[in-house]
Amino acid sequence: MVSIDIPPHPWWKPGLDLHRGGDSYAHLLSATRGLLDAVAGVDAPEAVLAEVAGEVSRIAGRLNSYTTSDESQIAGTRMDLPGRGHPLVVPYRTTSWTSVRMTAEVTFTRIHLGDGGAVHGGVTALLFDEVLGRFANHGRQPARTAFLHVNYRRLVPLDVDLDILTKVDRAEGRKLYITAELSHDGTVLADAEGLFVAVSAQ
Ligand SMILES: CCCCCCCCCCCCCCCC(=O)SCCNC(=O)CCNC(=O)[C@H](O)C(C)(C)COP(=O)(O)OP(=O)(O)OC[C@H]1O[C@@H](n2cnc3c(N)ncnc32)[C@H](O)[C@@H]1OP(=O)(O)O
Repeated sequence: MVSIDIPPHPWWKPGLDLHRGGDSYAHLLSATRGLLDAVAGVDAPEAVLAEVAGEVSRIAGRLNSYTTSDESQIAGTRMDLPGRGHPLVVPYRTTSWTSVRMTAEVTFTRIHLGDGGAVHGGVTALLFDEVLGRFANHGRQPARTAFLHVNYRRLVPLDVDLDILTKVDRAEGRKLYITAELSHDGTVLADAEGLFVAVSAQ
């Protein structure tokens, strides 16, 4: 159960049903992430790859007939699902949230592998931009990332539950400085500082 003391509905989609797609979308997302992991790790005979490619293309074509505008797509708006329910976003799970502090958990999988058995550095940066940006945009004015500084302290492992701690460091007018740490068993693997500048709602 997520402990939350700010309005759970983000400013940018007032009135939007945040559970569109129901459990079926959650299953589709989970299956899609599973497919990406499978593709990232595969070494199969060409005939098998060709057959699967045909099946995946057929499935994509079926979904493409339901493509909608970015205003009404489900991806990115399912706050109840890991990674806001977006297939590109790293599937972190928020565990607590106040106006100044947010905690979350994340488990990287095969699709996130860079080299040497560790998570790709760009994926770590994506996670930080997402987590800091989401935190910066909920219960506050809309804000965009002006800069994101990431320190890679240790290799980040796959298939291990990791902790994320995000905090507001300071606010200066429209500028909000937010920090985050990614850790395992109390050891910081990477940390980040981001500047988010408040802008007018579009
Ligand atoms: C609209 C919101 C969408 C959100 C959607 C819904 C969110 C739902 C959850 C989403 C979770 C994922 C969220 C991901 C968040 C992104 O990834 S956002 C995408 C990546 N970022 C961008 O594309 C931003 C592109 N840049 C810009 O739009 C503009 O440069 C900015 C950042 C808004 C600033 O422009 P501006 O408003 O004209 O500000 P400006 O007057 O130039 O500067 C204001 C102050 O900031 C300082 N500043 C500006 N840039 C910098 C910098 N790089 N370094 C240092 N200081 C700087 C200035 O020096 C100035 O300081 P003061 O003089 O006031 O002391």
